[in-house]
Amino acid sequence: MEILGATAGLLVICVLFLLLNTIQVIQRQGKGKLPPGPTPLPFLGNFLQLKGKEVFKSLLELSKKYGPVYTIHLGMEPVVVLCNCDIVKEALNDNGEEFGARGYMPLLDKMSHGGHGVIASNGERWKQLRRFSLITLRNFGMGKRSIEERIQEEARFLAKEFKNTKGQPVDPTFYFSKAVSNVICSIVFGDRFEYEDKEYLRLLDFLNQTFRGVSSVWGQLYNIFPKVMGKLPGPHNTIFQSVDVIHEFIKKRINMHKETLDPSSPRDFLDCFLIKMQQEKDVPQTEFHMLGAVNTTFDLFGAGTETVSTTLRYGLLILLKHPDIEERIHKEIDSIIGRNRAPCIEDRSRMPYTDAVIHEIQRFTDIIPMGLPHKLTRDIHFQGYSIPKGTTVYPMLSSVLHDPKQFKYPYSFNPGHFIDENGKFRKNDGFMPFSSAFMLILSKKKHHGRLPPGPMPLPFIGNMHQVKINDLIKSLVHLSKKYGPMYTFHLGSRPTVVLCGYDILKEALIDHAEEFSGRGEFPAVQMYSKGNGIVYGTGERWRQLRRFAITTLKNFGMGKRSLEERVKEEAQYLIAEFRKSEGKLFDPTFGFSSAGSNIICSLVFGNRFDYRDPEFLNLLYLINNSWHLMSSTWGQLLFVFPKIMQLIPGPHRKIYKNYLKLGAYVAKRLKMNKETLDPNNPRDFIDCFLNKIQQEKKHTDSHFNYETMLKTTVNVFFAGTETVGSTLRYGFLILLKHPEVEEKVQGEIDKVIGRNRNPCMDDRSKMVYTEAVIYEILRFADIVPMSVPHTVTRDIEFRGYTLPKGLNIMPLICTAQYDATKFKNPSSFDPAHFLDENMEFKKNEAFMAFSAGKRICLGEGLAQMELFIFFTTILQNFKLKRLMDPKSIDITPESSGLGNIPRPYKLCLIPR
Ligand code: HEM
Repeated sequence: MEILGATAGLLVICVLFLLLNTIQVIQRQGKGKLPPGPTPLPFLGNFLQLKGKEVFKSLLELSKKYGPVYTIHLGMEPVVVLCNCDIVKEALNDNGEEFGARGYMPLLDKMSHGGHGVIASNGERWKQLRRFSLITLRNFGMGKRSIEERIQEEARFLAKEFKNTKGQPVDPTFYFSKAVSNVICSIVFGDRFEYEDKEYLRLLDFLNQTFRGVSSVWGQLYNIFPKVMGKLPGPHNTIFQSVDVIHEFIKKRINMHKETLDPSSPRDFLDCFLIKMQQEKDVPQTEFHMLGAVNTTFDLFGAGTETVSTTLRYGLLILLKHPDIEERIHKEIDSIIGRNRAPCIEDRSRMPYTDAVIHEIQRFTDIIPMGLPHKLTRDIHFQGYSIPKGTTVYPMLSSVLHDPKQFKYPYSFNPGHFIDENGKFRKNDGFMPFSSAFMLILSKKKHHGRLPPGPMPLPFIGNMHQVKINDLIKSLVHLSKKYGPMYTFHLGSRPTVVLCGYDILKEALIDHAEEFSGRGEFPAVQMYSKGNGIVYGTGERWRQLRRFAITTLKNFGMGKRSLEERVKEEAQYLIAEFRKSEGKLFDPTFGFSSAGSNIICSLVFGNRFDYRDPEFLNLLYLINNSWHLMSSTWGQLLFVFPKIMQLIPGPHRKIYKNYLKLGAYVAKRLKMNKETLDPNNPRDFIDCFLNKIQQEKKHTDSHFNYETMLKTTVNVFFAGTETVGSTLRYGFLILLKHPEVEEKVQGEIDKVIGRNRNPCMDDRSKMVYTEAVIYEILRFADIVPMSVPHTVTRDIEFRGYTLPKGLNIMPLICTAQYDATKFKNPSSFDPAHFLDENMEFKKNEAFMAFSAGKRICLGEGLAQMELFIFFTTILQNFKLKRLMDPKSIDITPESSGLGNIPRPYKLCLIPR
């Protein structure tokens, strides 16, 4: 009776327990409309449907019945499984923000002491550690010894180690992990280990055990039933013991680093972490503490070792099975690298077959088939379901890598998946291998960095209510009085970091030239260029085009007719044109821009134009009109709200139309050049570009093609026309207001050049005052006051903030040019700003009319030459007649946007 009673009691408890579990499962499901899936059992969930050793295969199998998005219960936990390329991409790429967090995985949680380190963490902790790790790794890679060098060195050690086996059969497992791990060790700990080092071998053994343990049935069981398994003995416990040993090793290393740390000269990742710990020691919620250091180092060490070495091991096994593939790789190595030098990463683009095999190995081996769990950061409607915040999501990388829509033979090893019909390497959208598991976490999640403070933005309009749209620059400068030299300003919804004042501009554009060299958003021109020219090119394309343009323009300047000759000749045409005014008032706008433009035309198209040529005048009008519109209120509105403004009628739409017309003209010239090209005798910039396209035809990474030729030519034509024309126009308006300056320049001309010969560049060094006047005109007129927007090319720590790659930067170069700490009286026109006490020419570092750093104006040298020769030639030949009191002349700009536009005026020139 007693036994019966006890059994009945136990039964009741069990039924109650199961009931409770069932209620919990139902409650969890009720939170949203989760995708369907197999019916879970109380407590066990869908455990019985999963084959212990190959959980991922069971999950793929289930997707055949339940579709590419379904719910499975791991124990009582509902988990959404994503099972093909399109769905995984839609989740991780298109909805990266929502699907971005790390899901709960009991093993990972315990191994990371409750979510420390990069892999297991979330929220602010994850952000801080991820950003720090990325930046530090990248900096070490770019430092004295690049990551490539470290890998090459390690590859040499590995090859030597294999040679020592003298052709005897060996298990390559530890050979690979020793080499791969050493690359990480050299970055993280500052040195590599000898392959015989006992401590190192023990460490790798523990790492291998950890990795195997995580992938074993026991590891899976722990993930599904952590509470129960945590109390049971079994092999899963060795995972934690192995992790403890590795953690101890890392702690020891950290302590050794502490003892020898020199904060001014960090040697490796750990040193940088220690410095950061020191810097943040008083920050209450910092993630930079011992636990963070140990776990982050463990993540890099573990993830960086096992993933790559397993892929290598698997790769060799595949080659053993496919001797034909090995043979083709050998042939490619012999023809591209040969046997006398070490392979380098540049060889890769010339070895499409090997590159394809390596990609195919990664695809086929599929070493982290289930990915790592993600977690929803907010409720989301996805594929017709509403999945609540906090749900764990498994992006099944295996289903992506074996998606038949992406790969013709998903379950065969076939390098053809990555080769096109011409034998070139072909990217494949379904390629999301081991990097997706680790790197995806590191790279796909968008983050907005830790930006400097700034005015509070409103939805949609951002900070536009805090500025005058018709005087954007002044408003931005004004805001810096409150928020300091660097602050965040929202152009609509786009955060933009504004830089104000010489010091910070120098620190960004010059000291961090590489990082700040990206091109930011500038919709007016971007719409036309689409990233194809120099002005709007980025990365390798921009580098190739800029290098080519600089060299070609220089070569033309050094060829049969030097640049100087071209400028001097043009100056005479200009004088002849101005003489036609016979001392009467006339508008010099088109005269100045014709002269500036003709220099560019002679370089780019091989000829100059007559000043009355209607086609030429129409081109000048298109450029001048666009420049004015970009600097108008309409232009500013387009700058701030590009998407909306493109739909709204208004004068700003003419900018794009003007560009199309300019482009059509340039296209006509390209065609003419092509038809008459003699490759041995290039006549101009376009001929050189055509030759270059031909020469680089076989290079897959070349950026020389028709589109880039068209856009680059338009860029140079536009940038070289209006800028010089505007500066001349502004300059003569300033001279009208300052007769004393005109007089002194003419005195210097008479003394150095006289009246009987034409000015030349040799005169410049002897004409200190004139030189100072031209610099001061460039400074005061400040014709491109906010430069052209930049972006940062990679995440960067800057003045205590983290600026994420791609962030828009507005370098207000006007604030350097008007910086009161650098110029005595910045708001006045005063050539003394460029003269020292001995009346010698004095450079000023805050002069940034042409901007600074890697994006500095490409035409600065040419522009300086044009300005000197045009100014001196005009003032040698004419005197300015003033028909009004100079004091009443207003030399403030009529409008400020992309350009500072001088007020319209007429000139009266009297021959001297
Ligand atoms: C007074 C005359 C000129 C001034 C004040 C001026 C100013 C500037 C400024 C401020 C920039 C933006 C730099 C940046 O992004 O930070 C720029 C870019 C540029 N300028 Fe000039 N410029 C002048 C003349 C010229 C001339 C004559 C040419 C013709 C060769 C030219 C070609 C370019 C090009 C191609 C760029 C884009 C460079 C790039 O993105 O890498 N400029 N200029």
